[in-house]
Amino acid sequence: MLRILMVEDSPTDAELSLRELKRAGMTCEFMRVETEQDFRDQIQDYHPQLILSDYSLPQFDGMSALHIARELAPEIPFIFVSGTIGEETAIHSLKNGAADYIIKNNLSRLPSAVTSALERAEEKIMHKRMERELENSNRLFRVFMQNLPAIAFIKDQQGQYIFANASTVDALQLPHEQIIGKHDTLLFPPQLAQEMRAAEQQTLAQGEAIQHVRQFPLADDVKLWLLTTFPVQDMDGNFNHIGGIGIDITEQRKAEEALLLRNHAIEASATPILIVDVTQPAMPLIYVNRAFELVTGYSSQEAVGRNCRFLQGHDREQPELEKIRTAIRERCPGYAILRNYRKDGSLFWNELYVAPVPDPHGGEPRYFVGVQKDITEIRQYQEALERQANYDTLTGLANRNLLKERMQQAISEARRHNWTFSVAFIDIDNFKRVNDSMGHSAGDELIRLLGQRLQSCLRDGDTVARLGGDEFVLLLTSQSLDESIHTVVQRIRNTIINPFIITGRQLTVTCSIGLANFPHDGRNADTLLSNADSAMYQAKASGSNNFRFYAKEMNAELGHRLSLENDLWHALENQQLVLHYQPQVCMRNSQIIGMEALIRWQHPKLGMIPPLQFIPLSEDDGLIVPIGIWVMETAAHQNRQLQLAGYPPIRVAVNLSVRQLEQKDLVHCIEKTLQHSGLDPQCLELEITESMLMHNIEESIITLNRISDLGVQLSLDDFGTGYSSLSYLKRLPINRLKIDKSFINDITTTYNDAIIARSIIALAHSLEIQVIAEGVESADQYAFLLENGCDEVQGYLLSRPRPFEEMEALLRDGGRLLPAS
Ligand SMILES: Nc1nc2c(ncn2[C@@H]2O[C@@H]3COP(=O)(O)O[C@H]4[C@@H](O)[C@H](n5cnc6c(=O)[nH]c(N)nc65)O[C@@H]4COP(=O)(O)O[C@H]3[C@H]2O)c(=O)[nH]1
Repeated sequence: MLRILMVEDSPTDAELSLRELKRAGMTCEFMRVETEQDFRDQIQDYHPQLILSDYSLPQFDGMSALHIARELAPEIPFIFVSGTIGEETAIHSLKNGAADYIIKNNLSRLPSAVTSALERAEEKIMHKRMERELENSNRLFRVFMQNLPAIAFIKDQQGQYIFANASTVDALQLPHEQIIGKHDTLLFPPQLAQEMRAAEQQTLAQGEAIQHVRQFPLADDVKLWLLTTFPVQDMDGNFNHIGGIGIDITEQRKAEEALLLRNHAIEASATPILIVDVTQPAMPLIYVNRAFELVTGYSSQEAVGRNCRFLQGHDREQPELEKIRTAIRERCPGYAILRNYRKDGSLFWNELYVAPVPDPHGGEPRYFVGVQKDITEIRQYQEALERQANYDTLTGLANRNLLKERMQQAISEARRHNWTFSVAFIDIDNFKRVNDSMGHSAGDELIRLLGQRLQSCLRDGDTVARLGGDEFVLLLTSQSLDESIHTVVQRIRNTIINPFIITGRQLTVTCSIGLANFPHDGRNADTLLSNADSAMYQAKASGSNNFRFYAKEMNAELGHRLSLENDLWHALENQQLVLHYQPQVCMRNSQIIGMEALIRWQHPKLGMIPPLQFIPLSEDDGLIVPIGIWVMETAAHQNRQLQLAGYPPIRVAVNLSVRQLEQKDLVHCIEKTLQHSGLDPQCLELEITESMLMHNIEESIITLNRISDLGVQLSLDDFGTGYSSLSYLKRLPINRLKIDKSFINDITTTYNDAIIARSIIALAHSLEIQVIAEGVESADQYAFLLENGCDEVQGYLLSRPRPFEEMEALLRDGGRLLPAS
């Protein structure tokens, strides 16, 4: 229904107009007003869609109505329906916004005028709406663009900016007007401008958006922008403009690079690093770095997804693990030292630090980072240090430290249970000789093997310690009633005496053992050790391969021994050494045919000291070598002196020490002695003992042959007491065998000794070796030896060793010695 507001004073005219419209098929209604006020009111209240107005009214006029209508409702079509008003007025009214002008006489034109006015009004409204919409969208676009945090711009085909949003202005740090209408060449360095242009041309050519990252050097900074340039199609479908949107990715890129750097750093770190997701029930590893792979041998693929416990293997009962579990439970840092196992099963000590990774959103930490440190080497070093502090490196046995500790424990135990225990101090006899003759590595090997043997002699609770050099100590705490200390000592001696094979050579050694008992011989470790040491010295002094229990007087003896050792160094230069001679008599004619030179030490304070008290000392410290040379030279000179004095030539026998035998220049020394003295080599005899040869039999044989080649005689002393077989006897250039005093002692009372003495004589003779018996004290012994074909004899029965002058006196008296009957 078309609502019409009619400004008309004549109701009839109004009806006529309405009829005309209805006749044209329009459904309409109307409201008629005659005054301005009504007109104004009804425009507001009636909401007319069309205004038909008379030109002149009694209380109002059409032109005013037109003005009011334009003002209040410009969109409502306004048509004048009036009598004739003249052409000029009509044009004037149309100019002022009237849609048409109908003359009342010609109302038939009204419907078409109304239809056309309504259509135009409709068009106008539509147009207005479109304009508003466009304006709105323009406004929206601008607001949107101005508030866009990204830069946004539009350029024309030539690359001139036609739009730049606020972010672009900010980003370029230039006023808006300096951007609009400009090319990039005026805004950026040539290279960058060129790249931008190239990208834009590509965009236009391809007709699609492209993304590119550009670096923009600004006054105080360099920014990185991710640009999207896209072609903008105009209404005709042509790409005449280029749009661009850019976001500043400087910070993002920096963050990415920093993250990447951290990732690489973690990956490249030499320290194993791992990350665990502690919110999952299995707490799996979610990351391990390269160092982890290297240290554990597990690849990332093998490790990730598994709980760390695979690193403990079966070794799960580690108390330190609890520390890590607590740290994870309480979401706090933790530290533990764990035994971990590599993929190949080898152990490594892992010093593990764990710490929760703070949740970026402030929640419960989800991840734990673990930093491992392979401290196996440090651990091994510590263990090695501990071992070094407590164990002897060469033998792996306890050292003095650990021995003391064990002794302390043994003392406490013994006190508590009222027990006793023993300490055995063991020193290898003549160990220096092994070192000197075979070299230090052979000496070391001997010590090592000895250590093993000693260990094998003992029971579980006992300790073998090496104090250094060739000194061992046994702490014997596990003796029981069924085994006396004697048995243990015997076992040790038996074990040691078995030959060793060192560098392919057979070697036999003996040892001296000193024993001290707790609490009798000492109530603390130091005293016990020192007393066992004194006992050992005593055992050594009484000849090798011996053992002694500690006795109080030994300390005094030890002191004595030490001062003797000291004095001995001066004995030679102070001419305190002298030789005594003991005659050796031919049993066939009782004639003195030789004499044994026996050394004596005329100590200024202690008087005459027998050789057994100082020769072993001099052997220990090597002084025996110069002493031995002195003995040989003195004996040779004095013997030559006797011959020069006109006595029939006799032999002089000189004891050779094992150290001398091993002296490289021994043969040369003998030659020199013979040369200096002028003594016939046949008149010099060197006495060696069986045991001296045992260390190095092959070399000894070579040396003895060279001595024998000089014409010097050789005799084998102490025969029968050694451990070696007789088989090598044939190979030795020996002239004389000396039956040891120990056999002679009981030769007449003990059947065995008699048999041995007889066998020795028979054996020697079968090898064409002379036999001399030493230590003959009784006529019965003399008679036995005579009867059994012994060639020569020496002993107190005939003469004690005597000074040179007395020896000369014997010769002067005829040189015959008969056993006193
Ligand atoms: N009970 C008893 N003893 C008798 C009898 N006849 C001789 N003796 C002693 O027996 C020892 C014999 O010397 P040895 O077996 O070579 O034993 C010697 C020898 O091994 C060593 N010795 C002595 N002088 C030297 C020397 O110049 N150089 C070296 N290397 N050793 C020497 O000292 C050892 C002991 O020498 P000495 O005390 O002089 O003791 C000597 C001698 O005095 C006897 O009928 N009854």
